[in-house]
Amino acid sequence: MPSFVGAIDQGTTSSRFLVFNDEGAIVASHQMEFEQHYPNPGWVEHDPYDLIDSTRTCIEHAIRKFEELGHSASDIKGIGITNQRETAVVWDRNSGKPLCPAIVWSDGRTAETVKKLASKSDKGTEAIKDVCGLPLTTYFSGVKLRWMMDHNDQVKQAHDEGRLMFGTVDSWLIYNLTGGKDNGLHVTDVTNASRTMLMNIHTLKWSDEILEFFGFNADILPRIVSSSEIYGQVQGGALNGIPIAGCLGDQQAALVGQKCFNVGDAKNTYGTGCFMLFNTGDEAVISKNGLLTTVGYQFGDNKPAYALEGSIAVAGSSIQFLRDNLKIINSAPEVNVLAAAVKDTAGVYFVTAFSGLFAPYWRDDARGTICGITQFTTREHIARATLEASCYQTRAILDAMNADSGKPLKSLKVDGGLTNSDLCMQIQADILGIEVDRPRMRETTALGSAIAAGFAVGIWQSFDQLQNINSEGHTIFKSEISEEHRNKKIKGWEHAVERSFGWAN
Ligand SMILES: Nc1ncnc2c1ncn2[C@@H]1O[C@H](COP(=O)(O)OP(=O)(O)O)[C@@H](O)[C@H]1O
Ligand SMILES: O=P(O)(O)OC[C@H](O)CO
Repeated sequence: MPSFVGAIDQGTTSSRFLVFNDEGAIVASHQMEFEQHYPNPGWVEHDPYDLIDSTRTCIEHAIRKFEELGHSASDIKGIGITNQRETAVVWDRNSGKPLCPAIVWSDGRTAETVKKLASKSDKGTEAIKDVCGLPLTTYFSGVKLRWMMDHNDQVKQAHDEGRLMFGTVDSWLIYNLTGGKDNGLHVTDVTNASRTMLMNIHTLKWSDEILEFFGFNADILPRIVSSSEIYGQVQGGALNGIPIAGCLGDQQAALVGQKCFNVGDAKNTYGTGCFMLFNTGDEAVISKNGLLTTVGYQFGDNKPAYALEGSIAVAGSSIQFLRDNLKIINSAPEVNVLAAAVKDTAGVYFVTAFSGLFAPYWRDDARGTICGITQFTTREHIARATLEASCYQTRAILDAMNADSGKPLKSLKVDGGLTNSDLCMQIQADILGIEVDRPRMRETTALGSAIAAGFAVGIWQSFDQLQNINSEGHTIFKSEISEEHRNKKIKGWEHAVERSFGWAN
């Protein structure tokens, strides 16, 4: 009897449900996009109901396809959850209903909140970094929750009356899938908790000191659990009764899905944003070069693996910007046709800092900037400069990572939607000067959460058993430009980045 494991992947722009067999191959899947809300410049919101409803729809459709293949939903031994991280959701304990839209991780509205919090300490934005591993920026959930409390009376009142439930997207999904207001679980896994700023990165417990710093009561918080254990069972729908047995933030899930289990292993995932994680083992390394310290994964009672992370806010979303805002392409893959029509950008750089720049720059006052335009410039050059933007930012992060770790990477494992672009991956290898290694099966985020669930329900017992999973058919991209040419291009990028600073007011 083959064993199957399911994976919910609730990303920034789409939700998915996939069923994997015990060899890590996809047997059935369904994906759907949901609406993004941009109510003000720099703001990004999701309707919390869209997150759970699109997830449920994907489950129903994928299970139907699975059953059409002659299987039964009960052949699925467990499901894992992976999710867009940091996005903050608040709901009412009595009604189970959201109290306001979810503030999405890339939303930059909290710049003033950051300033206010930073002024409480003479360490400024580094105020609580030693405890939680993260600098104070607009990115993390704790700052978003503080903004909600300061700007929404309903949220503040619910907090003060003990009715407020706070969570990242994993918590919101698990709560609803396990019964919602009728005894739904209020939990979060340790990787998601490490993105809130509220957890002590060393003890893996909520920090009283930080809760006091932010002014939050502890009763609003979910219980922290490991990334791989049975949390509870799905109530209702096609997966009724099936254990939820794995949970990881999407970037940590990709680290697991790419089998980066050894110190020094790294991966870079190009989705809506782009995130490089470097496994540092059981040591929580605090970066000196603008990287974040995060929990990579923790399986059951085992020691956690930590990671250094370089986060880029805008990657695939810049392609959507060309499609939806500038309307110079009709679909994402078309960007490659345009970009391939020119041999270079003719000196154009596009710093895609739509809501500031994340690692390693951390400038919330930066805004999108296109430099070097001449009368010669065409939409083909802009398309190519858009692809290059993610690649230059990845280069800046790789340099920071090499400096922090002292062990320069020789090859970078990649995945995510934008890695479907061969051209983008070739440009990436050119700009990095090291090999870029792309697997054939690129749903590594979902695979990572399936692996976590599979361990908890006994499908796999050791990392060695995963060796053959997704190991065939990799494409290796190698640099085709000289070191001199590369350095010249990078200098131009750095010049353009400086020009993007100071536009937000
Ligand atoms: N062939 C392609 N060429 C370029 N970009 C692509 C291609 N296919 C998908 N993308 C980009 O990948 C992104 C989606 O990646 P995905 O990993 O699904 O993201 P997320 O998990 O954040 O929702 C989209 O922003 C889209 O622009
Ligand atoms: O939606 P993605 O795949 O770009 O991932 C979003 C990240 O989790 C944000 O930190």
